[in-house]
Amino acid sequence: LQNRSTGKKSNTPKSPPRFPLIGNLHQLGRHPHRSLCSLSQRYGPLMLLHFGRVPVLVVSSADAARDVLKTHDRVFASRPWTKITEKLLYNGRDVASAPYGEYWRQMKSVCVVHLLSNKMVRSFRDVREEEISLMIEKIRESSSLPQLQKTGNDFDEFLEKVLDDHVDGDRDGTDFVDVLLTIQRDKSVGFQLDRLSIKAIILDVFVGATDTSYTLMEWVMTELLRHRECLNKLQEEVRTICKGRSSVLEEDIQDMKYLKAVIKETLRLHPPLPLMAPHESTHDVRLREYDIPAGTQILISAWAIGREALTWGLDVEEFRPERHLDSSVDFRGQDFELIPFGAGRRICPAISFAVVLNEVVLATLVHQFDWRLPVELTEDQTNVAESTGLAIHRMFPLYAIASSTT
Ligand code: HEM
Repeated sequence: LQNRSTGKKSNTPKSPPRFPLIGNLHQLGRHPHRSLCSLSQRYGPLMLLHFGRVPVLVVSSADAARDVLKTHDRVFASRPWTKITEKLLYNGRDVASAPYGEYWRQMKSVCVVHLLSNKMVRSFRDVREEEISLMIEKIRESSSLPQLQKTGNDFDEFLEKVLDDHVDGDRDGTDFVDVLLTIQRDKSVGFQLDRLSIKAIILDVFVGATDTSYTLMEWVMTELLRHRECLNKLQEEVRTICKGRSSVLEEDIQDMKYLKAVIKETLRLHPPLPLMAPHESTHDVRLREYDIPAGTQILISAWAIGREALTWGLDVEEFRPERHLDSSVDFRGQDFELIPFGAGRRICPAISFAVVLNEVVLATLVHQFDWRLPVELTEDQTNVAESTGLAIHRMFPLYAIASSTT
């Protein structure tokens, strides 16, 4: 590789040997976050791979992530263009896959200011409470055979119907779609928000909110059922704070220190998006001593960073929520040791929304029910094999028995 402006030989990060045409693709295996973490132990926290002909920079330490997402954030803030962006994500009209630039900035501000600000998160409390009580009813009804299911949909048809229902329907209350339609009608953001952009944002919210939160809850419950002492401690905290009441209130949560630690520890060990979403560099840049050309894809491994022994100690693989009780390290993008939501310009705009939702759901689940594994599966409880894909679920769904305490 030659530096285009100086003509000198470029200094690139270390790379594992690669094949012609496929590059390093054969080294990804079924679980790329694991394979890349092992490779990075050999080739370093900034490692250059090739997926076919595309150069891919893999970032596997908190320090290197800080260099990418803070020092050079602007250069690395774009997204690669893929067939998925084109065919499924309305040609990059959603926030998550839009290339860095004015359109992305406008859409992200709609999310941050109008949909997911602290004020909006608070205002959706009624919707959350209603959904949580529906969930509890469902678990209660099916407590003899609990099962988590996922459904597939023809998204565009579905989103068209959602929009029509919101335009024509006679509904109570305000939700995300109403907020977007109001912005469209009032032109209150200073630019035109068309139907396609609205559908693209709803799609982001829908995918962003369901898959990640469901994954997080599944891993939290898995770890708690594998570590009964943590489940007991959590249940004691929640039941003491909500003493005498049949439900958990959102204001109870701020006193639930152990609950927060349990969620943090799960996000450390099982970030729902272990390699986040790929970034792409828009300019040539010097990153540490390396020359990184424009058009390089960047994979930042929240998974490897959560397992750095230098930060987390020798028991990195252990689920131990207590490690967070006296620590100020948080996941809001300031501490690069824990970045399950990313950091910098592309950070997840829904951290507050996701955290409140998951905290209340978890507190309610352990407040209302006692949990155990079915006898025949008790032996199998250590089977925490992971699925493949961008979001990493359990390969085998979690079956757990809930017994109501009320
Ligand atoms: C536990 C829950 C969640 C986790 C762990 C999570 C994690 C992430 C991560 C790692 C990214 C990519 C950051 C980057 O590329 O640097 C991201 C982006 C994003 N997330 Fe989340 N997320 C969660 C929940 C949500 C929810 C509930 C929503 C919507 C309501 C949402 C909407 C988005 C959007 C729109 C982006 C794209 C931001 C951009 O490209 O500028 N996420 N999220």
